[in-house]
Amino acid sequence: MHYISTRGHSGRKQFCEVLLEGLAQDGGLYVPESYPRVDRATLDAWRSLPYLSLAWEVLSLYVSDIPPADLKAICEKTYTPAIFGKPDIAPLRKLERGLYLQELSNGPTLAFKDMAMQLLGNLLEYELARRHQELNILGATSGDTGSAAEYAMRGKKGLRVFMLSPRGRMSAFQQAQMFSLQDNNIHNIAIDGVFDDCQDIVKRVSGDLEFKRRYKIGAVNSINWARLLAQVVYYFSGYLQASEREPAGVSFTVPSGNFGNICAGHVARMMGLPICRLVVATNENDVLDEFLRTGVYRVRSRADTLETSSPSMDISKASNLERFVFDLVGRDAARTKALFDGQLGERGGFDLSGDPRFAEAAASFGFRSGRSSHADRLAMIRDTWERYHTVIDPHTADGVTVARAHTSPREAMIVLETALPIKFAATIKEALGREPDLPDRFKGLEELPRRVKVLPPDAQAVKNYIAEIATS
Ligand SMILES: Cc1ncc(COP(=O)(O)O)c(C=O)c1O
Ligand SMILES: N[C@@H](CCOP(=O)(O)O)C(=O)O
Repeated sequence: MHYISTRGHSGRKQFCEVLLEGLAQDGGLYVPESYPRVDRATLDAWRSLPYLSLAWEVLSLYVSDIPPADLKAICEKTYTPAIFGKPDIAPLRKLERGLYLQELSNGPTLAFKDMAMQLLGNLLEYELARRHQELNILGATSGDTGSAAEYAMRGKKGLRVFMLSPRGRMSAFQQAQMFSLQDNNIHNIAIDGVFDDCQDIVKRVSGDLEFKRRYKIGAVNSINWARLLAQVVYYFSGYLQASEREPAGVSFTVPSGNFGNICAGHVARMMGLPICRLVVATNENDVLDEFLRTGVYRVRSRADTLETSSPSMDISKASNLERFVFDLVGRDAARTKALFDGQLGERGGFDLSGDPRFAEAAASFGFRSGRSSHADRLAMIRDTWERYHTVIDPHTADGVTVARAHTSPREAMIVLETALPIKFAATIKEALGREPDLPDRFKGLEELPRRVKVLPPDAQAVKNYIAEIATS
């Protein structure tokens, strides 16, 4: 399998090159040259597989430059009950007939990011050792990617992490989780701005090819294809579990910000996984909902990016939309470049409403969307507790709110659970009048000493800091 850039100018790459490179050299995102198809018989054969074997099967379709036995060993090391807290790794929890949560947040940092980041840590360690190389990972987080990456990479040989986060905009627990890490290879940088500023800096630094080469800059955000690929696996797992119980059809609702999680669902569907609908759930920062309803992609400014009670989704410029739009416009790299490099930069967005392909998008790609507000979120946390004795986090609550508007008696709807409620205790208290129980291993976390550097929203300041640490 080879990979190409959505903007058409980065050649044909192998999986491990893409893993280390992150953002493509032309500023685009890597995608497979074509999506491998999985037929019905293969799907049926995968039904009885444990998660790690399912992961190996899916990854093997995309990774041709790691020997199969090594890839299997990496999957075995990653997807263990000890790391993911449950024997079946990503189980479904039934709320009521036709409505399920897929548990993805039982890993080390209590968010779905662990599902991919634990694999990425092991893949990177393997590949860097094979090449006798080092990598400086530069990432952006609105709260969960950062801690998942840092917990997956801490202490790993050949890896350093520089993680940018929007200063003061993450929950108290998320800040404590990241900033209390004292490992020498972990560097937290709080940026005076919003998540989109952090992500722009990552792209700008990675776009300086001389700096990238000199300081060996890599990525672990979902701009890195390997992240998305690892996330594709749990759509297969969720589908296989649900279709056994409800054979008529399976849809997914996905709380969305950077469009990474739902984009993995899109990839699974393009591979032939018979997903009926992929429902995007946003919070008040509803750029994606607006785009999917109208075809108009209108990025919000820093001042118009709202601070909400589902803060990990406070994103206005969704990286992975580029991968979907590339498919939507018939894999036309020149057009994708004109939209994301040209119009997005010049006019702050683009309009596909007049494109016949957009009109067919819902039918062709299965996308639907909706938005949720603070009031909806609180009401849904309360409702889910009262009906099912289950406490859900605010992002998952956005998912359930939107899912309820899209359920159909003929289909099972799976809502992806993207974090555990303890990460957002203040909102849970507002909804239920009490904070969720704190697992023993996190007691005292918020009182630990912290290590974080504050910088302005300026790519040069970040480059200077990386250079200073990397050469010290
Ligand atoms: C808890 C939580 N829910 C939802 C999302 C949105 O996912 P994505 O950015 O992949 O769309 C994020 C951030 O990625 C998150 O941390
Ligand atoms: N919500 C994310 C933002 C980054 O998304 P990613 O999927 O590109 O890593 C976060 O929690 O950091």
